[in-house]
Amino acid sequence: MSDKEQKSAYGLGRAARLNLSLEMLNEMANTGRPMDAVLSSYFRHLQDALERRDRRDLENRVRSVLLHYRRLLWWLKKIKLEPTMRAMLLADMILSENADIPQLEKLCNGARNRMDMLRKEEIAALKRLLGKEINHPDMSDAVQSECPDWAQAGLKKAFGETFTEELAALATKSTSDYRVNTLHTTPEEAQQSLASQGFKTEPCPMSPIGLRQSDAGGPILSETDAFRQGWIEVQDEGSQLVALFAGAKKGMQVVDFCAGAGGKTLAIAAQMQNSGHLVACDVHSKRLSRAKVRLKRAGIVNTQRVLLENTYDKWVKKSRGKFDRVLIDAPCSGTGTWRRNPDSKWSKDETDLSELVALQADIIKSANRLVKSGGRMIYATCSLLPEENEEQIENFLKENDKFTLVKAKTVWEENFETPYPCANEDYLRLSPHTNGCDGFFACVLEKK
Ligand SMILES: C[S@@+](CC[C@H](N)C(=O)[O-])C[C@H]1O[C@@H](n2cnc3c(N)ncnc32)[C@H](O)[C@@H]1O
Repeated sequence: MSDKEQKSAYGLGRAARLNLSLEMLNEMANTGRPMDAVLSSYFRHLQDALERRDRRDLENRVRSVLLHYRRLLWWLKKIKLEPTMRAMLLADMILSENADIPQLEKLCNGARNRMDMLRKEEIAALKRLLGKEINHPDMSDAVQSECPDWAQAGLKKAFGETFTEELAALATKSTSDYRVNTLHTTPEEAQQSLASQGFKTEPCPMSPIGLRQSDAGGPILSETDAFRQGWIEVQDEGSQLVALFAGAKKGMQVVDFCAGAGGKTLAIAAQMQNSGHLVACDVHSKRLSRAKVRLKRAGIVNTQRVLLENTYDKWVKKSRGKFDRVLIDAPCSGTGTWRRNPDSKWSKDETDLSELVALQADIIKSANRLVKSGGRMIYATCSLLPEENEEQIENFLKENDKFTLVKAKTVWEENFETPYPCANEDYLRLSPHTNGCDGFFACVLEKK
């Protein structure tokens, strides 16, 4: 279909939205592209044709299938329907929204921009789902909690008795959080400015520089003055806390070793009040380029970007022992961000996990050289798996007696006024169930 045809074709009625959701799900399944990338490319492409409610409905529908993925597979096996994205979408409409067969037949009528008509055998199988709920008592723990096999042992180890509650929280919708750029304004002023344009927020419970959207109505963020002026950035509260936990201060020498598009770099630069020297490194040039744009928009001038050729790039050797703080926000399996990226559960496997664990160990081994005597290395991930977190650190400490672990509780009390939010005093472990933000791990090692 041409762009023009597509744009004029979607009104967007319910049937067209359903068909579009299926296209997106199929694209994810066929290309392995993450949900947010597929959604944003469709939204960009169909810009004029989509209203806000269309976007919201499309996102909710795609997300719903991904959040119920393992249970839908279980049901499709039970009713002997081939596990295609089409079958999952239809089954989800019955199990999660109580849709009935006549409704589905109306939506899938084979017309232009509609899903193909229901086949006889599809109708017979789908009828068996009527009146059922998405959960079934015969489902195993892993199915019930939507936990992929590759992460199950690790998460059980991490959560123990609260595994079910933690996994349930990881399968809910995430909050929309924003970090206030304290170089330009205060949280109170940013909140007022947003509210004056109908964008309602409340202070985040833990981050002193965070605002949480309290009402989905109101204008789109990018249309608010606060966003246009660089007063606020989209950033989950957990991610803000990790950046502040690094404890960078005015005048320090700091490295953000896995800076990506600069989410934490921006927060750290503001924390340093634009003074001292902050180096944002990454091996991914496009991400660092995005960081450049964001740094400029936020009015940050103390930051240099360094594109690394690889983990052991010669810049690291040249810069050894120069930095007060080295943040490693390591590439990880992202189990803590499943609320935002439910597709990442199903696009990874054991091999990906072991490759990530090896890469993290290498990054720690290289980046620790940057820390000066008395300086600190902060290791963080947005994963909740012990093999990517505590076990990495324990292995590193066994071989490096120059570093000691500083209790996370102590570091928290140095940097925050709110009470320490975790049960474990050595390692900061945040999770949606316990803390209401994305799942993060962070700890601090000090060089003797
Ligand atoms: C968790 S993401 C960083 C997110 C970023 N800190 C933020 O807050 O927006 C991990 C980053 O590590 C980068 N990375 C992967 N391998 C690396 C390596 N060997 N050395 C440095 N960075 C690496 C990835 O390109 C990715 O941008």
